[in-house]
Amino acid sequence: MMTLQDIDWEHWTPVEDATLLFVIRGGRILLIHKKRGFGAGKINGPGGRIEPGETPEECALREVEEELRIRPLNVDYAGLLQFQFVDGFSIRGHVYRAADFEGTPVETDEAIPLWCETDALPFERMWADDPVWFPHLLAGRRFSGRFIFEGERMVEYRVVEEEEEFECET
Ligand SMILES: Nc1[nH]c(=O)nc2c1ncn2[C@H]1C[C@H](O)[C@@H](COP(=O)(O)OP(=O)(O)OP(=O)(O)O)O1
Repeated sequence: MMTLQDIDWEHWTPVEDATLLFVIRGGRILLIHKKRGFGAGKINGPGGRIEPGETPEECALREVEEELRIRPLNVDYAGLLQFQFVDGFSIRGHVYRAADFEGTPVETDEAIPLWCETDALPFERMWADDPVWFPHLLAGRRFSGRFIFEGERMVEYRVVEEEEEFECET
């Protein structure tokens, strides 16, 4: 069976590069019921694949616009997730947090908006890795995680908190 240690994570390049963006405001987090694509039927944050020529943050903003028709404000980088599936598929998730937004979330072809209390998240309907890194997300910390999946089953994981990047003035 594949383990985290079998992978050269520093040189690892994912088959797909994607984003997730979570609006967190007033003790609630804006999730979606994903109607189609990878992870359809699950509850997750809005997000999707990074397109050529786009930065991860641009993708995150575009996907939220497409899926919920809102514009996130006060966006900051939250973390990086690296998923290796035993069948050879792999995906990287660039995670962002937003403290505010403009507009009203609405249902689209891709998603149904779902506000959840941050202390009562529907983890049983979410990806198996989410309970592992959501505490960092909700606490405003930066994190990175590496995961081995076999289908929908999480086989192994490692999540660490990252130091904030400070700009040194010399
Ligand atoms: N294990 C996992 N845990 C998690 O919380 N989110 C995951 C995940 N694996 C994938 N995702 C998210 C990241 C990203 O937002 C989405 C996959 O993006 P995809 O681009 O494959 O989805 P779509 O088929 O909807 O793409 P687009 O057509 O580009 O919108 O699922």
